[in-house]
Amino acid sequence: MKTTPLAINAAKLQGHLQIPGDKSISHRSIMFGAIANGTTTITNFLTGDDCLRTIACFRKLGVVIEQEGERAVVFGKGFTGLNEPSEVLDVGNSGTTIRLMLGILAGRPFFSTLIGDESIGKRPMTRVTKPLLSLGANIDGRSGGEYTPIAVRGGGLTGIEYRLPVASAQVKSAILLAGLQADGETTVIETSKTRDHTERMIQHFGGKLEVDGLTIKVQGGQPLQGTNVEVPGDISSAAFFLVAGAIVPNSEIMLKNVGLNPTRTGIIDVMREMGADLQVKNEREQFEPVGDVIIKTSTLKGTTIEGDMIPRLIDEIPIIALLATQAEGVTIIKDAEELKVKETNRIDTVVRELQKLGAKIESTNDGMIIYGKQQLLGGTVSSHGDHRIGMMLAVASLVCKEQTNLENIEAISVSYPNFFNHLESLLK
Ligand SMILES: O=C(O)C1=C[C@@H](OP(=O)(O)O)[C@@H](O)[C@H](O)C1
Ligand SMILES: C=C(OP(=O)(O)O)C(=O)O
Repeated sequence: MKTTPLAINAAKLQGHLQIPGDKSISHRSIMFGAIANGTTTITNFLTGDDCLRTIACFRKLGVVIEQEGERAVVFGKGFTGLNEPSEVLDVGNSGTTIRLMLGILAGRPFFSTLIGDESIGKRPMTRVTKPLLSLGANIDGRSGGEYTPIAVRGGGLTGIEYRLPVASAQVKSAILLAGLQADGETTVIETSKTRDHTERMIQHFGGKLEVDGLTIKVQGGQPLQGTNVEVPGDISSAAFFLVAGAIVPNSEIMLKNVGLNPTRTGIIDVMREMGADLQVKNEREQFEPVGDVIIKTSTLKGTTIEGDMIPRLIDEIPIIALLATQAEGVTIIKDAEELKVKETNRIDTVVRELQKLGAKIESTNDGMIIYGKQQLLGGTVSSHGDHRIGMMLAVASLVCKEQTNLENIEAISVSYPNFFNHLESLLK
């Protein structure tokens, strides 16, 4: 297996970064642009592989999309403008693409099939296909609809009331996207508040919805109107540099244009709780709340992360685990079983790869326990094809005593194609 040597023992990180567009919002801006009537212009679009897959899938459904770098223009013709694809829709590595598209395709009266890569082939889909079947769609897939390939013949939907069995924005979004095409009202009740980008998008595109605590109601048959979307920077990408700045000595980094939607800012709350020297400046609205975040080298202490906090930082847990190795005392992460069904089983891969670097960390049924503060040594580690594990290990190497080599570095392009350029620009 080919490995790539990573930077070691960084003396300091200094400078500023313009954080690339949010992945969740980039996907949704293409999808809503496609199902709305009229033109949608998107700026600061994320050019990671996952979002490019979403564009490719909608082009196969007949939607005209122009994309050049971070600007994309979608020429939507409403839900009825989507056509039966003559080819299979391949979502690559992207869980968000397949789960949200299933919600859209569930309402379309034509046949479509969806596949993805090896990792997608192991991720559970009945959490989405089951409620879509109760709305009235015909959907089937391998192992009783649990895995790809999945085939859909949609149309003829009627609204339902559905209590989510897991805290998942992807499941919530799939049901709302199907609900927009159903007869009558669709109600989704969440277990914990998850990212609300879909709810905000529906309203931004001129649709109506009611949110009351954990209950969301949407009426079917509403027309959506194309609009402009300026995508905020992705806090999940910024997270790698927030942690790098906190753990590398003599560091000060300004991360500009970071999305600060409260359903996503768990990492900021947890880092502050752990004692991080973190400031938020220049808060403003740019489609969603955004601001600039300044992080300096910090003296950190362990904490417990659990319950409703988990969905607010679910994708940041790998990098928070690294942060905890550099904090005094014990950090406990609980209620995070969902990590087992991401691009990899992120409980296992985080624990195994950080152990290879010399960390004291153990897995539990629903999370992990990390003992700090630990000098990391270095070694040969792997992303296991998981972008967030790859970036976490690249940040870990900055505080390792010896050389670290990373297998399968390519995975990082899924969500942060410029990651290494950005890192190099801070290494002075
Ligand atoms: O809706 C979204 O854009 C996402 C929701 C989360 O997944 P789940 O809904 O499976 O928790 C998250 O992990 C993923 O990176 C993006
Ligand atoms: C889980 C992730 O994405 P997805 O579910 O879209 O593959 C992620 O980006 O960490």
